[in-house]
Amino acid sequence: MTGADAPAAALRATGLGFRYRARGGWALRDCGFTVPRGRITALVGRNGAGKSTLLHLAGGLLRPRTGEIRVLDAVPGTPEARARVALLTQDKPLYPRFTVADTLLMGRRLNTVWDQAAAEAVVREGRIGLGAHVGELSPGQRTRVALALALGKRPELLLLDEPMADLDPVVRGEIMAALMTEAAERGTSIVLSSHVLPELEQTCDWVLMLREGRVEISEDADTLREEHRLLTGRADLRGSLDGHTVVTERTAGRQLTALVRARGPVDGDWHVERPSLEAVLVAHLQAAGATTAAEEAAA
Ligand SMILES: Nc1ncnc2c1ncn2[C@@H]1O[C@H](COP(=O)(O)OP(=O)(O)OP(=O)(O)O)[C@@H](O)[C@H]1O
Repeated sequence: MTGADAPAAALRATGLGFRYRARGGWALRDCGFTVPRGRITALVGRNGAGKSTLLHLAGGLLRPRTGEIRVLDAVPGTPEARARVALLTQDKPLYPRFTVADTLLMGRRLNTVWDQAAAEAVVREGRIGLGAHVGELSPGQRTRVALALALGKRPELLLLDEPMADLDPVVRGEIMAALMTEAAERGTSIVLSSHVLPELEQTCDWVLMLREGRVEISEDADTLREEHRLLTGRADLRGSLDGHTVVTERTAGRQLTALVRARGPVDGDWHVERPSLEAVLVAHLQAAGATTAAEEAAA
């Protein structure tokens, strides 16, 4: 399907590559994926996998070296994309001398669409006064103000680069709930990079996993859950796993435990469990690390 027939995508990339210096290594390499609209996407990957780079490309702060990326079918950084997409980066650039009210006024002036009530609600829920100076806020409070700026835009696509890193657990829960409400009520597409997998399990319905700058997984979260099995059985049953994808396996004495992506029914006398999404993601992240170590040893 192409053109008008294509289902609307929140994020789409083909042959996307980026490196920070002309002769440096590739932070992203030959990435192709489609994230449908209306999803809450977990963007996961080990440190240095390329998550921030991808979000910066999607937000129009960087330009691809190869291939292309589209946000809501628009070129990142163009006026059309800027009006419809909000990006919250880790450094959250805010003016420390501005009050919170000044900051929201700036949001109102810079954006063609602006919902003051929505922005103020995010700030108020954090018990932050509109007269407080941004420079005097804690990092977590500043995150909330930055999120208020992003949500005040009423974006159709919200890109969040590890937004929760400096928030306490109660506030993390509140912010996640606010994001879920935003997505449910307005159909906002959200792409959220994070290392906190249990949080993602409860909120995300699409998974985009990067591994050393390449796309490892771009899939529906329920499909991932349903197709993986945690198998425990005798080690000599290992041969029955041929034809399935063994993501991780561990042998202790005569017992084998394997997390498998099953292609159809698995033969053999296995004890079978359905793993959580978190367990599936951890296994894939572990597998990525194990392969890297093996490749380094072979080099
Ligand atoms: N400003 C930069 N200059 C040069 N290289 C960079 C720069 N920022 C990132 N990189 C490199 O690009 C690669 C991808 O980094 P990126 O920050 O996108 O990964 P990440 O998945 O967000 O990592 P983390 O989970 O640690 O935040 C890494 O190899 C990193 O060293």
